[in-house]
Amino acid sequence: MLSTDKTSSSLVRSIVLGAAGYSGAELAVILARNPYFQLVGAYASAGRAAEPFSALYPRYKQQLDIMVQPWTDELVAGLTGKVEVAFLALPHEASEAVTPLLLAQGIDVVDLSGAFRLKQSALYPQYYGYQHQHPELLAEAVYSLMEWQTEPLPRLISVPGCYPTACSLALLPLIKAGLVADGCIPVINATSGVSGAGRKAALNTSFCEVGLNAYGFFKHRHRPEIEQNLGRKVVFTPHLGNFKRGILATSVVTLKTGVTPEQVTAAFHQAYAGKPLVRLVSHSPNVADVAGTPYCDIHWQQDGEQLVVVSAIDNLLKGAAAQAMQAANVRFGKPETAGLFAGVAHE
Ligand SMILES: NC(=O)C1=CN([C@@H]2O[C@H](COP(=O)(O)OP(=O)(O)OC[C@H]3O[C@@H](n4cnc5c(N)ncnc54)[C@H](OP(=O)(O)O)[C@@H]3O)[C@@H](O)[C@H]2O)C=CC1
Ligand SMILES: CC(=O)N[C@@H](CCC(=O)OP(=O)(O)O)C(=O)O
Repeated sequence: MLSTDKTSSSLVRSIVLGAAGYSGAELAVILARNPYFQLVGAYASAGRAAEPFSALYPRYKQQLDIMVQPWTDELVAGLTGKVEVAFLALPHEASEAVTPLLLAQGIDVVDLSGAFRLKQSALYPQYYGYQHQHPELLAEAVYSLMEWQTEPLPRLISVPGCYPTACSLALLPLIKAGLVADGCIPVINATSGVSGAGRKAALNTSFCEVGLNAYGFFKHRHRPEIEQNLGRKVVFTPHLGNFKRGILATSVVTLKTGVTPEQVTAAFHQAYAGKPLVRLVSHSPNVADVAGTPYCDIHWQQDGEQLVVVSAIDNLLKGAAAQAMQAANVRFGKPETAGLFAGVAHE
């Protein structure tokens, strides 16, 4: 059931910035569904007139009619004491700019952008095209790949990128178990649906233009993020496919000599025992099976020292909004998967 009109005083009062966009809209729906959180505000850019969420996403008519308001930084002061957490589904630089303002007012931040994902500020000009203005916050932020998260979550949570989520979940069990050959550079090819590019109109992501193509060779901003997660160099090549939602990542590694299929199986099962959002599947994963769900499906095939791992997620859910909710649930001591099942903002 969706509601912004919940009354218990123990609810975590939340706002979404970027609620008109694809990942922010998913979050608004998830928060309205989450019995432990209350969506008290939804915002889009300053240039947009206020309008109901259900005018932007008509499937939510009579279900989620919260007004999406234009955001200006002057609003922050009025939120003090009324909002505990802000979810930011904004362009990277916009997230980076508003985060210190929110933190200063005692509002926690769960950021879906890449603004706080990399630990080295020096990588931002090269991979994001701008100089980071708040490098001190990079040390403060905790990167919330939740299945591998061990430290307590602080006031600033940086939600992993969509491609890095898919391939890091696929490869970390093998790397952490010490099964990958020294010197192996994993090769990762991953295809995203068009919603990965956001809701704004652009020629190269308009429906009639998209077929299937690779892009971002060697220089995509997710490359250093994946390398940070895995602790090794990778060759990462993203692709854009003509479907709406989902990412399929195919990751190829060379195993150490003598690694058996039983060791590989044990590594995956040990890594994801008790992790409700990772499904180890015996079939080749399909984006159609995870679209609209918070799951990551993982499958692998071994031929001697060669291992291919295929993983599939919904880029807007496990790759963005659902992972953000998962992290916030844990941060605020709520059940990890609260709010994550049933219904999406845009199919
Ligand atoms: N799409 C995806 O698969 C994923 C996206 N992300 C990240 O989430 C963030 C949002 O992505 P996505 O949902 O795709 O983007 P969209 O383009 O669909 O939405 C962006 C939202 O941000 C708002 N906005 C833009 N600039 C500002 C600003 N300066 N101040 C306030 N609001 C602003 C827009 O408002 P308006 O509508 O008025 O323009 C819109 O509501 C990005 O950082 C992206 O990297 C993370 C993982 C996956
Ligand atoms: C298809 C497409 O364009 N995908 C985006 C990645 C999705 C996204 O918004 O990136 P984050 O996960 O870092 O937030 C891209 O390649 O830039």
